[in-house]
Amino acid sequence: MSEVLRLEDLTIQIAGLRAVDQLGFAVEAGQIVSLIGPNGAGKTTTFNAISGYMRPTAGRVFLFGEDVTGLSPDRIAQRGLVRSFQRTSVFAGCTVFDNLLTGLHLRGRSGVLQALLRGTGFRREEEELRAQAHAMLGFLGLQSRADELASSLSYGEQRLLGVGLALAAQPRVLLLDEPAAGLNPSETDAFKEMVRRIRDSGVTVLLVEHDMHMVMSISDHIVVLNHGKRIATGGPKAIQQDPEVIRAYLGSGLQHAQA
Ligand SMILES: Nc1ncnc2c1ncn2[C@@H]1O[C@H](COP(=O)(O)OP(=O)(O)OP(=O)(O)O)[C@@H](O)[C@H]1O
Repeated sequence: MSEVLRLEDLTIQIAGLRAVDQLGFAVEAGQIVSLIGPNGAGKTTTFNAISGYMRPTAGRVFLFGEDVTGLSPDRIAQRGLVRSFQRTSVFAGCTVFDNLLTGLHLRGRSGVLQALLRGTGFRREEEELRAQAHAMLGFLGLQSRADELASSLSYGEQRLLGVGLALAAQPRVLLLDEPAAGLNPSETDAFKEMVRRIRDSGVTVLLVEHDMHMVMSISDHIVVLNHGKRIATGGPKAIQQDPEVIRAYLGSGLQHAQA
């Protein structure tokens, strides 16, 4: 197995607090890896540092073996790592199809000049992107909503679309920050299936999530944080039996996670 991401001694100090404290872990290609821990454990801050939204105080982030510490989100996305945010980030006034098409255009090769000149290259690319947007609608299960405004989608559908926009950048590694927050049980199931399909399509997924049922059922590997430090790492079974994890985080939620 090859390694796609590695954190070494990552430390992030915010206003005198060590939000992330000498954190290290590696992510293997083709896996779903979850980062879990109590509120304030440092999960989102870790995501911010990996994706370039926050510069670490110390430590390093390696993506496909290359040191990407401190690079901008754009440059990190160019190297294949893209994140979705806790809040939905779709273009509310556009249709679902146009949202995806716009996302794909941002990745497309044709520049403004070519678009204005409407050259053959542009038309060919436009057709290709429209076909890709249709394929993506199918992947997301949103075909029947293609012509609806994004603002008229249910909350769960908007989150699916948000992930679609992140996928439009054709990442090799996708970071999902609390994708199941606010979803009802059937939306959560649909989301889980989609995350598995994303993994099976060859994209490595790093997930921050509080829904332990979801985490335990889809993760290949789990990293547990508490007070910015890694307190455990392993497969779902080992994590659910780890005394320190139970004490710090799972506690009474464990029975629910195993249900
Ligand atoms: N911009 C900020 N200013 C001040 N403190 C911050 C800031 N961002 C994060 N923190 C602090 O850093 C610590 C880690 O926060 P972080 O959001 O990374 O935790 P989390 O594990 O993602 O929590 P949650 O599960 O609640 O989303 C917390 O103590 C938080 O209060």
